[in-house]
Amino acid sequence: MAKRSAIEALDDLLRDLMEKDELFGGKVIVLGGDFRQTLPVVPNGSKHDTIAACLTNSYLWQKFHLLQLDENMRALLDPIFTDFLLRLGDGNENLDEDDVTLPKQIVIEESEESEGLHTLIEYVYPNISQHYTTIPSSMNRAILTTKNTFVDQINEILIQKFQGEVKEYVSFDETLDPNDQGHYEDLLHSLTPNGMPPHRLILKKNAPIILLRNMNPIEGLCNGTRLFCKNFNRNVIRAEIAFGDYAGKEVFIHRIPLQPATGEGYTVPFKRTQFPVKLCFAMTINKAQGQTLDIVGIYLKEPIFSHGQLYVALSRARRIESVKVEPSTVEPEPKEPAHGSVLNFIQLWFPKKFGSGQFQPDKHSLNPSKNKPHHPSHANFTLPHLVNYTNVRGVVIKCLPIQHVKKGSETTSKRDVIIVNEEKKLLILTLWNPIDEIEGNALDKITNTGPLVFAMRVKMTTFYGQSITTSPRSAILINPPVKDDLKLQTGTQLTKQKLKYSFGMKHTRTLRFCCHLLKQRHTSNRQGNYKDEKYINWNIKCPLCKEKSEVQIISRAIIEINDGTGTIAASISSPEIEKLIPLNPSEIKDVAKSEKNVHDVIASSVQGLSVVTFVRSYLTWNQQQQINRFVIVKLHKVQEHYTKEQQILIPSTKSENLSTTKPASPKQTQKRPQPDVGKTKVIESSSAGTSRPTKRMK
Ligand SMILES: Nc1ncnc2c1ncn2[C@@H]1O[C@H](COP(=O)(O)OP(=O)(O)OP(=O)(O)O)[C@@H](O)[C@H]1O
Repeated sequence: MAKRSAIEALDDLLRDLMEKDELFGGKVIVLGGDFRQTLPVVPNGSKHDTIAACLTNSYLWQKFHLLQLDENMRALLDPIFTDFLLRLGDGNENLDEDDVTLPKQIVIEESEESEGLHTLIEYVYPNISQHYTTIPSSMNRAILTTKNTFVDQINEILIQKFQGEVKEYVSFDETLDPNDQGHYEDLLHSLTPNGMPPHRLILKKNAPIILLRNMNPIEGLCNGTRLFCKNFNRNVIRAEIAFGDYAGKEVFIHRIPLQPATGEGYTVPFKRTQFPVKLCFAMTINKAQGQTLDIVGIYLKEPIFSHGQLYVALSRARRIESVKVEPSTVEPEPKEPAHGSVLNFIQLWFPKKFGSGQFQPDKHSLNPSKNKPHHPSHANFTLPHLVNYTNVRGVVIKCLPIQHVKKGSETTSKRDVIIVNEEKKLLILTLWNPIDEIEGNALDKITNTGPLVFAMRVKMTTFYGQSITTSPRSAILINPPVKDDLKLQTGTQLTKQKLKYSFGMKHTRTLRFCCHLLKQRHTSNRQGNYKDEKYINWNIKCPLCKEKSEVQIISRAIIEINDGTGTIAASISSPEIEKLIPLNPSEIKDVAKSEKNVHDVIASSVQGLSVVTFVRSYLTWNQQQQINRFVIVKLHKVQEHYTKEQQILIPSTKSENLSTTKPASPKQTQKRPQPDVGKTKVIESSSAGTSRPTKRMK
């Protein structure tokens, strides 16, 4: 599905070209789409990023005239299959929690993993080693799977089985910076970024290939066109378009320079000169979107991982007899703890035309009166299982010993590693078992060399400032051979002297100072329920070297969020809180010192605001009882829905005007529950890990 930004860019372009400030410059544009299918791909994006990239969230969406196509032409001859697909796409098919129960007839019976794949291959390409050398047009079939890795594995098996002489084309890979060529050439050969052909392209006559770039759309050569190889020359491949309007047409394909898409995460920029094709006995489900197949094999070595994948895969077929699924044998990852009903839904409101409701509009949602949103906000949703995964690079400066900790009734182990990231900030990276032992021990042994770590898919938390923790999905790369990281490493030769300046500390004696500072921050937080800011000691002292430092402060508050189905209290810290309240932590501190009451200002600025929040729940212990708490990790203010007299009064000159701030209007006070800002006086001390400039030691 196209990203909203692409359609918005088209709108801008047409307005400019037509010199008319009308929608699409006054041109009629017809868009087709199915929200049951996979959504736009946002590399490394969260669920929220994906939803935000959808056209339904564009300012253009309200201006479209919507028509609904309700007949499945592809599967017209199999109405039972059509109904099944609709139920599946709408999320109504035999849902056992998040699992879908598939009809028995399409599932390959339980077997060993390799046998299952073999059965699937036999179903889609029966007797491949004997057939298909002369009758390629009968091959409108494919194995669909979730990831490119599995696609490559299956293609490799099938090309070996396929009859004929092997033709190998080797690519020419070059770094964009010619000076790096010698260092990285071998590494580049081993990479096959998404949407790129492999370094070694192995083909056989009549083997099916797919085009990876738009070469000549007018002649039918588009990204996704499937072809059969006919003849191989040194610099050109003769091929025949396999399906569609141009089926049977002979074309010539030559080598072109290709670069990985931006956002692919390759830190050594390079280009590959190769034929823009790859084998397509198997392809990813996302690539298959838009294709119609006579025989479909679906290989789910791992469960599908994004909205619409199963629906897209199954709906490539014309009838149920033409599909077989090799189901996943991998146990799904443990789910996040339940968050309660208040967070347990995603709500997207399709403004005006659709009303609110489930993710994809159905027939009923066309009647707006039936589907009034719970909320007055135009896009008010919360994401239940959102975890803030991120990748972090840094240089290790200290590995602390392994600690054994109790998690509920079980004991596990963890190890804190202190790293310096690219912004020269100290971060605690907590490695949980088994990473603490395997990668942790490896790091511990080489700490004095300042090793680089690339912590992938780790969770960022805002407790105690900024810290990072591994999850079962995480991976830790030690000294990865990539260019930027080497730069980072040499740039951060962490002598004690340099470190001292990196963190704005004048008299750091040992690295231990930093560690203790971090511990101090923890301590401050634990003692953090200050009743009165006046008594906060704004200086902290290193227990080792006795140096004093003025702390950097972070605001932290508990606010109540009501999404129409319930209310939760969640904590929020800097910098997110500063999107809500008109005072930064220093200003709060100044006001607190001057004995003015800041709470009215804070209360009037947060109450009744419509926000989109990302709330993470965590389990903690309180008086020997395990309790569930919530923390706001990301917050966006959305359009406020107040009448003029209800609007928030924010003093123009912040601290001076505080006492003149009007209290909330009586109407507001009556109707909206007062948020729990009475507990907002936690002002936490910290010296690292936040975005504000660190105050230097006196
Ligand atoms: N009016 C029609 N009459 C007969 N067959 C049709 C008609 N419209 C489409 N088809 C057939 O249905 C199949 C799917 O069509 P098409 O690829 O245009 O749909 P689509 O909406 O793009 O599907 P998807 O998004 O699921 O890939 C094709 O095989 C096409 O030939």
